[in-house]
Amino acid sequence: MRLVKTALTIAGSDSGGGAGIEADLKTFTAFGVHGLVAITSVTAQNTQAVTAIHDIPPDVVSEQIRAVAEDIGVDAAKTGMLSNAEIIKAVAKTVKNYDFPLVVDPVMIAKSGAPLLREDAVDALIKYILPLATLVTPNRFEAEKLSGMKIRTVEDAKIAAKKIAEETGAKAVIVKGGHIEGEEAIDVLYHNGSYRLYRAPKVEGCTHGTGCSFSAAITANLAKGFGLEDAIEVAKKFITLGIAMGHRIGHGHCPVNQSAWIEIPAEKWRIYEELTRAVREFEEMNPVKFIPEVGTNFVYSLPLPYARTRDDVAGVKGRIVRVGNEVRAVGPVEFGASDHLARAVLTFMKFYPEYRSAINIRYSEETVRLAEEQGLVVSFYDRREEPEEIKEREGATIPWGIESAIKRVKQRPDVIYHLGDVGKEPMILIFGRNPREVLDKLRLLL
Ligand SMILES: Nc1ncnc2c1ncn2[C@@H]1O[C@H](COP(=O)(O)OP(=O)(O)OP(=O)(O)O)[C@@H](O)[C@H]1O
Ligand SMILES: Cc1ncc(CO)c(N)n1
Repeated sequence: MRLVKTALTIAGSDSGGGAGIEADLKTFTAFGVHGLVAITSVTAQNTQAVTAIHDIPPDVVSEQIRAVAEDIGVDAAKTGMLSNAEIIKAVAKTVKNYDFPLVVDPVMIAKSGAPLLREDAVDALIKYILPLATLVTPNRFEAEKLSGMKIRTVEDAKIAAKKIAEETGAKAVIVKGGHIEGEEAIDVLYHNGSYRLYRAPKVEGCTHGTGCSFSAAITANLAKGFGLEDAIEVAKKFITLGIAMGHRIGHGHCPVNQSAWIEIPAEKWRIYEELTRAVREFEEMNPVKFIPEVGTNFVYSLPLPYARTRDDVAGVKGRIVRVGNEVRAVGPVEFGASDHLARAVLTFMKFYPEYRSAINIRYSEETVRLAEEQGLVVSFYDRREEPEEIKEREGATIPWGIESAIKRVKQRPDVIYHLGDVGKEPMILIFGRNPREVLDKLRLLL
C-alpha cells in the first residue's frame, strides 16, 4: 500500500518560480502530498513579463501523464497552462484513461498580461477538457470568456458559475473573486445544484501565482481524500495566508509564499520548545536580584517575514516573578503573552532581523557597568527625550526608545537600558539571536 498521496500537475513552467508547475509543486509539498508533473510548456518568465514560450510536443505531454499514472498512481490531478489546442486534445485523451478527480484551472492570461493559451484554443478547452472536470476554477476574466457574460458582482459570478457548469458539463465551477471589486475576495462555488461562497478579507501582498496555488491546494486536498467543499475551504485559508506572507522579490507582481502554511506552525513549535527550555534554565539559575518589580519576561519571535504583531512573539504568560527566594514563571510559554518586550524585539528586528529573543531584568548601575566590562555593547534611551507625539501615541514609546538606543551606538547593542520615568521602573533589556544566546549574555552579569 502507498502511504503518501500523490497529485499530478499538468501545466507550464514559470522560470520565476511564482506560478505554474513550480507553484503547484510547492503547494503539494505544503500539504504533504507527493507531486508529479507533466510539463506542457516552458516559459521564460519573471515577476514582470513572459519573454519566451516553448511548447512541449503533445505526445511528450501525454507520455508524462501515462508514465506516472501507470507506475506511481495519481490520487488527484490539475491542469494549468495548456497553451495550444493540440496539447489540450492530447491531455483530454490521456486523462480519460484514468479516474482521478481533475481540477481545471483555465489559465488564459498571466498577471503580467501575456497570453498563455492561444485564442483559438479556448474552444478546444471548452469542448475537450471542461467536460472531464471535477472542478473548474476561472478567475473573473476567464469566467467572462467561458460564460460569455460580464461579471461585476457576486450575483453575476453566481449566474456565470451555473452557466459554465451547465453548458460544459463540468461537475462544479468556482468563480474566483480576486479581480472582483470589494473589500473581500469572494469565491462563488456552484456544485450539485447549489451555491457556496468562500470569503476572505482582501489582503495587501503578493498575487503572482494565486490561481495556480489555489487550484493546486484544492487538488492536494482532494488527493488526501477531502470532499470538494472541504478541500476548497482549506485552499482558501492557504491562499489568503500565502498572499499576505508573499515573498517581496522581483520588480513586478511578487509571488505567493506557499511555505508560510507549514513554516509558521513548524517555527512556532520550535520556538515554544526552545523558549520553554530556556525559561526553565533561567528559573534554575535563580537570579533573584535580576527580577524587577514588574516581573521579567523572556521572549522569542517568529522570523521575518512572519513577525508582524505581538501575537507572533512567544513570551511567558503572567511573566517570571520572585516568590520568596525563588524565581518562577507564573504561566506557560505562549504566543501573544508579552506586550512591552514583544514590541521591543519587533523593533530590534527591524534593524537586526536575526535578533529575535530578549529578556528584561532589574536595572542597577552595577549591572550596566559589569556588562560594559564584559565587552557587551551597551546603549540606552532616555524617556525625558521622548517627543510629545510619541508619548501620546499608545504603544509608541518602546519602539521609539529601542530605535533611539540602536542609533546611539555604532555597533549592534547587546544590552539596552532606560532609567525610568514617573511611575515607570528603570529596566535593562538583553537581546540575542535566540534564548540560549540571551542566557549566555545574562550569565556574564551574574
Ligand atoms: N488580494 C487578495 N486578498 C485575498 N485573497 C485574494 C486576493 N487576490 C486574490 N485572492 C484569492 O486568491 C485566489 C485566486 O484568485 P485570483 O482571482 O487571483 O486567481 P487568478 O487571477 O487565476 O490568479 P493568477 O494570477 O495565478 O492567474 C482566490 O481564492 C481569490 O479569492
Ligand atoms: C506557466 C504559467 N502558468 C500559469 C500562470 C498563471 O498565472 C503563469 N503566469 N505562468
